[in-house]
Amino acid sequence: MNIFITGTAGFIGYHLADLFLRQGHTVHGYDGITDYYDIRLKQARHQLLRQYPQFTATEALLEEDAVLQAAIDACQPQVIIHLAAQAGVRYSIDNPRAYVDANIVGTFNVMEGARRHKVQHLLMASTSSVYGANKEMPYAETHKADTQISFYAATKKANEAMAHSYAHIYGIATTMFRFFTVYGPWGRPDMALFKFTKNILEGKPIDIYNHGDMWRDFTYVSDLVRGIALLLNTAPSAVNANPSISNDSLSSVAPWRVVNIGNSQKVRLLDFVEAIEDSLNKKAIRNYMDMQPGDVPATWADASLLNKLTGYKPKTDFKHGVKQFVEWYREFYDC
Ligand SMILES: Nc1nc2c(ncn2[C@@H]2O[C@H](COP(=O)(O)OP(=O)(O)O[C@H]3O[C@H](CO)[C@@H](O)[C@H](O)[C@@H]3O)[C@@H](O)[C@H]2O)c(=O)[nH]1
Repeated sequence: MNIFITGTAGFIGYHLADLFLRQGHTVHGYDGITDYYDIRLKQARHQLLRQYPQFTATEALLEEDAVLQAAIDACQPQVIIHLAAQAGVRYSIDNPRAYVDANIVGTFNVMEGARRHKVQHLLMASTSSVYGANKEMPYAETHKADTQISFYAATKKANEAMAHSYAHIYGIATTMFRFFTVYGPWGRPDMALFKFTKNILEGKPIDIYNHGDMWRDFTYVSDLVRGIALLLNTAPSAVNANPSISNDSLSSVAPWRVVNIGNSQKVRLLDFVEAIEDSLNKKAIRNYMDMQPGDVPATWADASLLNKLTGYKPKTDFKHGVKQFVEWYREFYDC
């Protein structure tokens, strides 16, 4: 299958492209290699993917519509998976425009490419952050998600709505994923695991928000991409083909659904920090801080819809996943 993936130099896109290439698919990657974090990491990921003969890439921004459309035309994809985005909850507080450019304009451009090519399935990343101020846990796709508390989350919720309208008007089968704090080898430097590992190794303090009273459904990246690969073959149709799934988020008027991909396990931030310390065999200097604006105190996925649709359940224990990350980090940075 010809698969067009945006964000292949990014953390999740790299792992997903690698999985599809190993499965024998042809992948065209599209990535703007933005300097939101160290571009050497992004270049290194793309370099690894380039070792596969069935991988080609275009390095340009989503906002460069003519370049994007030409890349999609050349690929002739049956499927488009849109993962490129301006990510990060905290950065959106001071840089909201970056989110409008990449996540709103950029996503619109990708949707236009999907429309022109009448792709069989369009799959796009949203985030567990759209659950915002929701209190009811675990978060289920059928819960209302109307109270985003960061602009980042608001742009992702907007993407879900944009995609729903395109699915309805143009009949594009669309799956939106809500990811839950994805971590693992090749992870993002703006995320807690990366920052904590780096600082502990360098003997610098780590900032622990809300005095550590934070909970996250940490999802191991290999589990996540496995879930995506299975959903690839589970395109929603306008008619509910499987009404026995009681908690399906399938739209009543469009071939569109949203699916949580999470580990379904709530982990306390302090236990996560301890797992990093154990893997490094070194204690952290802890700087306890107040709650940060835009941050949610907890996330926890009800991932039963993913399981009903694909038979799959993410299962990697965070202690094992953290160890894998630490091993990768020490090798990559030679420390
Ligand atoms: N980044 C960061 N996080 C910290 C720090 N100190 C504590 N944390 C806490 O560590 C936890 C994990 O933070 P992140 O790894 O940054 O992940 P996140 O806030 O859950 O957001 C990630 O997951 C979302 C999906 O659930 C993504 O949408 C988002 O882009 C990001 O990848 C959160 O409770 C966060 O408040 C710090 O110095 N930096």
